Amino acid sequence: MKIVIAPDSFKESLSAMQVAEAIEQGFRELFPQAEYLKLPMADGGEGTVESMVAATSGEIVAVEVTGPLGLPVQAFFGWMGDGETAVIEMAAASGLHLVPPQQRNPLITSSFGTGELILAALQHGARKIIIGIGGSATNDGGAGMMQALGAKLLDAHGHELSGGGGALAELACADLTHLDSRLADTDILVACDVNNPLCGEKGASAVFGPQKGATPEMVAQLDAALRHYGEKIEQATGKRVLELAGAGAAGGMGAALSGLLNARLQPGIDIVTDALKLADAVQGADMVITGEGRIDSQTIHGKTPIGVARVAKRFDIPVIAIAGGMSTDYSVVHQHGIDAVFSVLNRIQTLPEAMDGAYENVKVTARNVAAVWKTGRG
Ligand SMILES: O=C(O)[C@H](O)CO
Repeated sequence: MKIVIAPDSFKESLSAMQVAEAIEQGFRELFPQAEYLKLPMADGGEGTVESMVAATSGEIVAVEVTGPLGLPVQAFFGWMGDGETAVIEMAAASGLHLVPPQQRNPLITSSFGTGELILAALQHGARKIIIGIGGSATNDGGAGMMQALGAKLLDAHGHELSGGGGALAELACADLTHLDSRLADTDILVACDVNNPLCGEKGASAVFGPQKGATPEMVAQLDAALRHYGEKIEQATGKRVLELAGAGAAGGMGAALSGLLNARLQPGIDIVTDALKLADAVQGADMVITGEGRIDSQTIHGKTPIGVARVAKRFDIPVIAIAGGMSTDYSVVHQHGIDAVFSVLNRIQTLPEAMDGAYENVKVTARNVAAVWKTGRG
């Protein structure tokens, strides 16, 4: 029997590899002789660099950059085994985890540090950059990143915009003449963790602004500012970003990468499943187990479990998802290839208790999935 285990991380508690190990341990209690193939996955957000570097025997390069609040943070990029591709996770420089909950304010947080990571990758000799966007603390449309790369974003008085999503409302002119010239010869592929548009009720501010600290009033302000910014990008470049799927990923960073840097946006999970050759790995498997910290109606928008299920279903393989938690609207995932979902929470627990016990909870849940599977096989 062959089991492929391809989960995402459980954010803030277990890495994707730890989740995969816990699942394997639980399954092994019932099926000690089975073949287990562990493929830690990611969807363009946190964990993407780790997965891609591991898949190609590359290395991690440490870089100090400017964090979302303007303070220095220790970040990194991945240098892939092909010797010409850098993998960047914007969350390493501009991630939500870098801002304490009481200081989260997307009106002022900036993606400048992500631009500094791109500069560091260019300096390292990158000819191709894969940038995973998601898990961000920012809603600045990637304006900070553009400023780090040399763009001049000016208000009506010719003054450089200050950082943050609020300032985008003042943008009068985007001058790209001083952009780092190496960008013109660099292929940029963007792994989006979601395919949301820039603005509107499914846009960056409305859907992801609240988790970054936006109040309902701030969401409205940020949404209007991003719309203005998107219009300016369209006027300046002739590229359409307002209706583009994925432009709203990472607080609108997708819009800047596509509209201003000519990058190609792709669902992050597709880039990772391609790089890790998931389709080859699942062939001949009896079951694929995936998972994520939370499974809900958002999961179908490009998250890891759905990307994994899509590949497995090409070969008609059963797909089980193990989730840190699930919401009442989760069942839509069944229409996208996930046959059954199991929550690891087996009793009422506080959040810290659930996080502390996550490894054991995943293992116990996997053991029970294996037991049901064994009963079904007779
Ligand atoms: O960073 C964010 O805004 C979310 O992860 C969606 O991309």
